[in-house]
Amino acid sequence: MSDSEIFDRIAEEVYRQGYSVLSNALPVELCTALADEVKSLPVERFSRAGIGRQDAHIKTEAIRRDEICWIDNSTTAGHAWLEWADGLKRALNRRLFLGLFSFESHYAHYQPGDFYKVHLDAFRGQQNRVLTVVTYLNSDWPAEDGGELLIYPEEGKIPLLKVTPEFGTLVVFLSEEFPHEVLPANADRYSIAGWYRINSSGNGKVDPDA
Ligand SMILES: O=C(O)CCC(=O)C(=O)O
Ligand SMILES: [Fe+2]
Repeated sequence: MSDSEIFDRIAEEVYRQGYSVLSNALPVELCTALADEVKSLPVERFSRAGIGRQDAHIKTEAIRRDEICWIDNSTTAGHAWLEWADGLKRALNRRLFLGLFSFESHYAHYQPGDFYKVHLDAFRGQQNRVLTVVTYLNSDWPAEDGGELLIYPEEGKIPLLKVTPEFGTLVVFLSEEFPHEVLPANADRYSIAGWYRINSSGNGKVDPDA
């Protein structure tokens, strides 16, 4: 499938059900470049991820254990990824009128034993993160390595979906609507998590991306 066919399919599924999961969605060369980059970054580029501004370190540790590194345009792989994400944004805005404005994303590394307990990526009314995008950079991920992403309905304890963090798989969902979690990984698990935001300037604050 071409990028534009992939973008169309994601738009159609997000419109119909609020989420989309596609294997081999990311072009192989792009996914390979990102996988090479994330594995070659020096460890000091990664930092323990947080869960919102004022949360105590101890509480964060109980909720998530991954380490992250924000992606920017300064590397070839980062630039290519941001271009691809921009193409997806334009397609989604054209078809769904979501008004997506800016995009932020980071690499994440889950070491064996790391997890991310059930959470939402955005809270209603805050109008910040609208759409979550996750992609995986692990070639050959056997079932025994765990680390699956579980996506739950807005209310309810039975997952709608269980996603294996396999190379090239892309997951997109409405950030405010789907609680989700990452089960403990039994091997090094590399991914990218990103969020499209709407322009939240107004209410006296200047949006940094405006
Ligand atoms: O890596 C994943 O499968 C999901 C990560 C996630 O939920 C997040 O970073 O907010
Ligand atoms: Fe999340």
